[in-house]
Amino acid sequence: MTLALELKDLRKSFGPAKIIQGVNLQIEKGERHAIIGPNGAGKSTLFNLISGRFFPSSGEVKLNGEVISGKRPFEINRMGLSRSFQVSNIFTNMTVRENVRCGVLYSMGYGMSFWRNIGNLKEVSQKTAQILDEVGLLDKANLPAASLPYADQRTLEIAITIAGGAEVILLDEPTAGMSHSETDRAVALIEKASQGKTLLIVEHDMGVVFGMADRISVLVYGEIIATGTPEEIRGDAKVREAYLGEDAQALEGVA
Ligand SMILES: Nc1ncnc2c1ncn2[C@@H]1O[C@H](COP(=O)(O)OP(=O)(O)OP(=O)(O)O)[C@@H](O)[C@H]1O
Repeated sequence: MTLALELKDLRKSFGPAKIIQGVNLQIEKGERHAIIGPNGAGKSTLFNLISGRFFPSSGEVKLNGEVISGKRPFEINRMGLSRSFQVSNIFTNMTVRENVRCGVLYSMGYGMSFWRNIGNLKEVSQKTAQILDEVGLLDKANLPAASLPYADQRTLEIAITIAGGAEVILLDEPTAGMSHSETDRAVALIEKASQGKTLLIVEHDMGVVFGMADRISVLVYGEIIATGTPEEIRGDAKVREAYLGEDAQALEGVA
């Protein structure tokens, strides 16, 4: 088994508040893994620990076998992990094309030095156009990103995350605030774009989670109470208990 990500006894406290309390998780290369859990369970904090935004209080995170905990977000990104945010992280004053182009340039090692190696720009333009086409934003490429409707801005955020070329992708609530049809489009995009890559996704929409994930982990009060296939998770008594109420119905409702 080749592991893309490994979390070992990961812990994070803010003052006296223990938010992540000893998380162990192994995610295989190419796996689509979803993290679910009630509000405030620590899902975003876990993402922040993996992507380097927060340093763990103890424990470690490994990316492709190498310890990344303690490294800065840009270093972790260079090592092949890219994440999207709950709140869109796009450059609103640039066009849609320029936004994706930034991700492509970054993935090709140009950083923000757009003026260097002009000879390779054709490759950059082609790759940018290919991604825009894949995500269905080619016809909006020249519009300012700020002018896009909300769902398209979220799609652009996903496109930029993918454009970075990382093999391990973390998506934080990619369909939040979307209608049914927008969610369906976003899921199709994520499935297409994450082919052959490792995907870790935090998502509240149980239809999305149970339809897309190979395995699911359930985080409650900073602890993983269950990890398994969608079938195993649906039948797990502890999970059903943690999801009493509305979300339990959602668990039942998913095919
Ligand atoms: N920087 C911080 N300082 C102090 N407390 C924090 C900080 N970040 C998060 N927390 C607390 O950690 C807990 C978990 O928050 P987190 O956002 O990780 O949960 P979540 O599972 O992502 O929730 P949601 O599903 O609502 O997005 C919350 O009680 C939150 O107030």
